[in-house]
Amino acid sequence: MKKTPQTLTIAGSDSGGGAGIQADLKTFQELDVYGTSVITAVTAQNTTGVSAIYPMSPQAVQMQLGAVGSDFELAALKTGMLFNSEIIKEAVAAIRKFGWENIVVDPVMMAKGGADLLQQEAVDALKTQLLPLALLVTPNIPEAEALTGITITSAASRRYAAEQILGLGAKAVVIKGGHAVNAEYAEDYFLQTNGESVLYRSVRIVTDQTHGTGCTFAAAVTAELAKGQQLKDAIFTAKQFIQAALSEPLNIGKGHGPTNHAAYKAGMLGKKEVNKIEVFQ
Ligand SMILES: Nc1ncnc2c1ncn2[C@@H]1O[C@H](COP(=O)(O)OP(=O)(O)OP(=O)(O)O)[C@@H](O)[C@H]1O
Ligand SMILES: Cc1ncc(COP(=O)(O)O)c(N)n1
Repeated sequence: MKKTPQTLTIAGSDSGGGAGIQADLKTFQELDVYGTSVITAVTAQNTTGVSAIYPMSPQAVQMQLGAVGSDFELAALKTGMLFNSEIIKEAVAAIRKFGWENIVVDPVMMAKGGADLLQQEAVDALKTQLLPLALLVTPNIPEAEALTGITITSAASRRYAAEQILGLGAKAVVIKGGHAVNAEYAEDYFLQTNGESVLYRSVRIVTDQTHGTGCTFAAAVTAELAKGQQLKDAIFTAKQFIQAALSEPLNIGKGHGPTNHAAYKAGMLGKKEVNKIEVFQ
C-alpha cells in the first residue's frame, strides 16, 4: 500500500495564521503531503506585528520531537523559528537520534515587523550545530548577511555569501531575493557543494501581502522533497507556489497580509503572465 509522504515542521506558532507552523501545515496540505509539527514557541501575532513570544521549554520540545519520531516515518522536515540555543540542541539531538534526512533549514531570525525570532546567543548554535545537518538552507538577504558578515549588494557578493554558507557545512543554499531593494525581479540564487548554481527569477509582485513568504517557500521545498523530487526541481515548484500565493492576494488583516496558500493548487499559476518563472543554470 502506497503511503502518503510524511513531513515535519519544527517552528513557532503564528496566531495570525500566515507564517510559522500554520503556513507550513497549510503548504504541506496543499502539496499533498502529511504534516506533523513541533512547536518551539507561541507568538501572539497578527498581520500588524508580534506582540509577545512565549518559548516552549526544551523539555516540551524534546517530548514533541519524541512523539513524532517514535511514530512517523518522515521523508523530509523543515525548521523555522527556533528562538534559542537550547531548542536548537533538542532539534539537533532528535535529527541524529531518529536519523532524519532531507532537512531544510529556514534560518528565521527576525519577523518583517522587526521582532527577534532567534536570540543572538543562538546564532552560533545554528551555524555550528544545525547547518552541518542541512540538505538545504534558505536564508533571505539579511539572514545570509548575518550568517556570513558579508553585505550583499551584487551578484558577486551574493555568490560569495552562498559559498561561505556552504563552508558552514550545508549541502546546498538558496539565498532568497524578496528583500532586495528597488528590484524588478524576485531572484532566488541556489548553490550546491559541487559548484552548480541556478538562478530562479520571477517578476516581483507589488504587494504588501507578503507575511510568511519565507516559511511558505521552505515548506513547499520540504513537501516536494518528501515526494521524491530532486532539490533543484523542488525549489522550482516552491518558487511557483509562492508566486501564485502572492499574485492572488486574500486581502486579510490590517497590516502585511498573509499569502494565498490555496492559489497554486487551485490552478491560478498558469492564469497570469506575471507567474512565469525563469531558470538560469
Ligand atoms: N514581492 C515579491 N514578488 C515575487 N516573489 C517574492 C516577493 N517577495 C518575496 N518573494 C519570493 O518569496 C520567497 C521568500 O523570499 P523572502 O526573501 O521574502 O523570504 P523571507 O524574507 O524569509 O520571508 P519572510 O519575510 O516570510 O521571513 C522567495 O522565493 C522570493 O523570491
Ligand atoms: C512564528 C513565525 N515564524 C516565522 C516568521 C517569519 O515570517 P515573516 O518575516 O513573514 O513575518 C514569523 N513572523 N513568525
